[in-house]
Formats: sequence, C-alpha cells, structure tokens
Amino acid sequence: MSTSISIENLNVYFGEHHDLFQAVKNASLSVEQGASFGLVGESGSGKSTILKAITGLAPQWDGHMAIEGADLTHKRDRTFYKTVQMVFQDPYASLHPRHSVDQVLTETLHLHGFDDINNRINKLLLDVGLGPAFRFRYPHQLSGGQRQRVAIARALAPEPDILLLDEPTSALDVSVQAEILNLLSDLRSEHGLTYLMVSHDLAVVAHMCERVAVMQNGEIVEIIDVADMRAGKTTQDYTASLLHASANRVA
Ligand SMILES: Nc1ncnc2c1ncn2[C@@H]1O[C@H](COP(=O)(O)OP(=O)(O)OP(=O)(O)O)[C@@H](O)[C@H]1O
Repeated sequence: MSTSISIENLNVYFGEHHDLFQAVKNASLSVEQGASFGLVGESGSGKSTILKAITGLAPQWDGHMAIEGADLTHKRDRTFYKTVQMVFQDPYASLHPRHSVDQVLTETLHLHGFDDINNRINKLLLDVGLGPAFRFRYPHQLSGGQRQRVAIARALAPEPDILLLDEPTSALDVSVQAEILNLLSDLRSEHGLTYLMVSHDLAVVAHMCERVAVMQNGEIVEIIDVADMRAGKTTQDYTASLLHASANRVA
C-alpha cells in the first residue's frame, strides 16, 4: 500500500512580523492510499489549517508535504487539483448562487479537459444520489443536503484520488448528516478514494475514519487507531477528555 498524503514537521503561520501567529506546530502524519484519516480537536486547534496548507491556502509554511510521493512546493499545479479536491462545511457558501448545478459541473469538467460533459454530468448526479431532475436547479432550489451532494459531485468531477473534507456535515441537520456520511463512505469504496477529514465531532470521525490525529493548540498530541480510541486505549489526557465529552456517541 503506498502513501497518499505525507506531512512531516509542518509549521504553518498567519500574519507577519510582531503579529505572526503559529497555527500548526511541528505536525507529522501519513495517510495510506484508500484510507480515511481524521483530524479532531477543539475549535482553533489547527485542523483546518492543515488542509489549507495542503491546498495552498495557507502560504506561510515550512516542513515537508508530499502527495502520492510528489513533494509539495509553494505552488500548486493543475495535476495537484486533479488529484486533490476539497469539500467544505457550508455548501451554500461554496456554490455560486446564480450558477445552476449544470453550470457548476460543466465548468469544472471543462476546466479539467473532459469533453463527454453530458454523460459525465448524468453519471456524477447518479453517483451522489441526485437524479437528472436536479441538473438545472439553482442552489436556492436545493435543500442543504442536496447542495452538499452537488458540492461532492463537483469534487468528484476531476476524478481525484484524494478528498479533503472540512467538517462536511456540520452545517446539516442530524438526519441529513448521516445520509451524507454514508454517501461519502460508499463513494470511498466505489472510487478507491483517500480521505483526510476534519471534524470537531469525535462520533463523526469514529464513524468515518480508521485512524485519527488529535490536535491541541496547533500540535498533534496523539495519532491513534479508531478501534483503540473506541476502546479508550488513549495515552493522552486530552484525548480522554474529548472522548469523555462525547461519551456514548463514539461507542
Ligand atoms: N487566515 C487566517 N489568518 C489568521 N489566523 C488564522 C487564519 N486561519 C486560521 N487562523 C487561526 O489559526 C488557528 C487555527 O485555526 P483552524 O481554522 O485551523 O482551527 P480548527 O481547529 O479548524 O477550528 P474550527 O474547528 O473552529 O474550524 C486559529 O487560532 C485561527 O484563528
């Protein structure tokens, strides 16, 4: 099994001079191809910043990052965005209000050089559990869950290997959350995808991931198998306190 995402001694900074703030401190993790890896921790612990560093949205970093064996520099090229796609928390914010589902998917498919657009759009909509009737709708004509399905379809359009998932269900109702999580699980098996998923919700990560990095104040305090986490086999008080806080929901 090869390594999909490798991060070694990553430091990420925001601001400048006397306002310089280090959001991620000396973080290292590795995600195998086809695995689902979670980043958990309280608000502000640096989870999303790790995803931002990978995608180039946090330009001040040092350390070492590699995707499928290729070192990341401070520039991201077309190949990167074909290999790595992102799904955000708020599908309403990430979809243009005046672009129909058809436009969103057509634009993405064009950008990545596909020409059999019609077939691909129909297939993508089916993949995410939306029928052809949704193709010409606009974001305001979709429910929150349907909008997130469109955002997932857009992420799948370039046929990526890796999805970075930033709280992909936290803006949704609980019943819809489960549907989207199940969809993401199914898509991972069907497409052999690798996931790096941020969540503040241990129960979500326990459901979706095999391995988890626990973050506190910008540092990874522990990397633990979900099975061990469920069994309470943590060596860290901080992980134990997170587990305690989400008691009953992780088991
Ligand atoms: N663009 C930015 N400019 C300055 N500071 C930032 C920026 N983005 C994030 N930060 C800071 O970096 C720290 C880590 O933020 P990050 O978004 O990674 O946390 P998180 O663990 O994902 O939190 P949450 O669960 O609330 O999303 C926070 O203190 C945040 O204020």
